[in-house]
Amino acid sequence: MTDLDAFIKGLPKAELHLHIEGSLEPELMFELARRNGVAIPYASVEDVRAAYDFSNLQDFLDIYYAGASVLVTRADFHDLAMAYFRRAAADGVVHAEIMFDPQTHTDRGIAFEEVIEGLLSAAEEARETLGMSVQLILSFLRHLSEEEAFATLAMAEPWLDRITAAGLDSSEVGHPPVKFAGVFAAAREKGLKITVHAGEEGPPEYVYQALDLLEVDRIDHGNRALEDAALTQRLAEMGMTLTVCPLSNLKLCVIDDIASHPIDAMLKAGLKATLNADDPAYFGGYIADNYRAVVEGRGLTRADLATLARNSFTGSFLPPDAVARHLAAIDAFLEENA
Ligand SMILES: Nc1ncnc2[nH]cnc12
Ligand SMILES: [Zn+2]
Repeated sequence: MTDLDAFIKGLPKAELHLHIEGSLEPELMFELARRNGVAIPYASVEDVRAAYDFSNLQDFLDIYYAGASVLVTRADFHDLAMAYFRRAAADGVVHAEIMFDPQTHTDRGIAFEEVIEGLLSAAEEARETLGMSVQLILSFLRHLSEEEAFATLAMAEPWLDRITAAGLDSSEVGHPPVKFAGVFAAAREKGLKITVHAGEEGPPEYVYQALDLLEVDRIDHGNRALEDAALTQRLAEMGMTLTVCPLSNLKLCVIDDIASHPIDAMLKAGLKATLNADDPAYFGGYIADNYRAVVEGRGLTRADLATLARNSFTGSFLPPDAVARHLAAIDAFLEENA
């Protein structure tokens, strides 16, 4: 391992933008397909990887939803999540806030209970065996209706004390935050935090809507906010956390190459950016790969990486005492590695 790798992996960090369905590695996809007798349109693991050549978000989403069809039982969701937790722990993740898309499963006849119980039991195992804390973000699919999002929130009702936040993902353009103003107001009433994808492919206007109409606690991606100086300044002044995903941006052609990623522009503008993997099985890297990519592509320093790791805790939904504990662990790590 290089010095830089050891530094990145040793730096305590939280992952705030991770779709658990997007952590389904091809090997596990094949194993679950066999276990459940589900047909998949690939002959081999290499065949699957070759299909992961996307030119935009929708290209990816079509393959991502098809891949999720191998997830059937609560054991499948447990195994999927444990594989991610182990991999994330190896990258120095000590706290993970993972998104899941219930509608991807309930719309093909899988009970909500199977999904959530599998994820909750894995979260418990991660706590016990890896010392990692985990929170769940229930994400609504924005290409579906607000009525369907309300039905999903109703399904989740018995588990709301074990769900931290509500999220919004899937096809962004044409499905602005305003479409979901009612369901996010209801989610907030029920005590959930709110984090939505905005400004990944969608315009700055969608980020304004996320702030003004959904009153979000966090923005997922937010890249296109940089096109609007007043918006950038507002996000910086309010200390809004952005969950930025460099390798995702590259694979989905939000940027042309990693050397043109705006992560340093974000930090320079005073934005509270964090680094995350988004859908690591599809985008060719976990969180440490994203940290390394911005060092290699944009020349970020170790001090910048420490800032990004600090932001991951101050931008998390953890209580203040836990945040303070993690920040102290970063300080101790930096002291040991000065
Ligand atoms: N990057 C992304 N953007 C929107 N929806 C998603 N679902 C999974 N990954 C996503
Ligand atoms: Zn995402």
